[in-house]
Amino acid sequence: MSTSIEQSLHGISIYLIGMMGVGKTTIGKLLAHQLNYRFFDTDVLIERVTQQSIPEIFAESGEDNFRELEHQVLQEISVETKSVIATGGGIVERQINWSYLQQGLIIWLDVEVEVLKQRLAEDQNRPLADKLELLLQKRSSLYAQADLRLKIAANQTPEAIVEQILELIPTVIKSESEFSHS
Ligand SMILES: Nc1ncnc2c1ncn2[C@@H]1O[C@H](COP(=O)(O)OP(=O)(O)O)[C@@H](O)[C@H]1O
Ligand SMILES: O=C(O)C1=C[C@@H](OP(=O)(O)O)[C@@H](O)[C@H](O)C1
Ligand SMILES: [Mg+2]
Repeated sequence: MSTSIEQSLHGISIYLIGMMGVGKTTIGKLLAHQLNYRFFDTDVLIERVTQQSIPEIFAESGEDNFRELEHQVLQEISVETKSVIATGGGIVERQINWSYLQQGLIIWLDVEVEVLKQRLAEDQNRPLADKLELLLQKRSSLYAQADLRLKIAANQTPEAIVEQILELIPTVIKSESEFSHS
């Protein structure tokens, strides 16, 4: 179905960034399937490496340690091509991480904070979920460095969002020289 988009991507990976709860993990899986790409989630990779859940890592060794693990996992995954990578919402905070993100096409999924609050009201797995507004203030200018910003309506389904991404990808394909090579 997405053969021409696949071709125009030249195997370049796609990084989904944005606040917790916007749907990076949900949409990333569907998008990867449509593109015949592999799917990775930095949080899942961190949990696999540490054999701990994200809340356990935050509680036992703190956010700084989590950010270091996140950085290492991103560095390792950045060598992969033909992959969709759902990142954690805070990955943008470390400047060094941008040199890895920029090896792919970076898509910012953006949803109203009120929608995020509703989605995450009962969530026990996101240690920073009670600081959404503060985090958004701190991060919006960072998310804005993405190649593509997708404003998602409150009632837009994951499938519809994927369709929209597939339509927009050809408009933002970078030329070979624009990708950073580390
Ligand atoms: N478009 C959507 N509409 C409704 N609920 C969604 C949508 N996208 C994600 N969700 C739900 O919101 C929650 C957070 O989604 P998730 O994919 O884990 O986000 P992220 O990885 O960005 O934190 C999950 O319960 C998921 O089912
Ligand atoms: O925004 C953040 O700082 C975080 C987002 C989470 O991932 P999601 O964005 O997938 O929820 C996870 O990495 C951790 O709880 C911290
Ligand atoms: Mg996620």
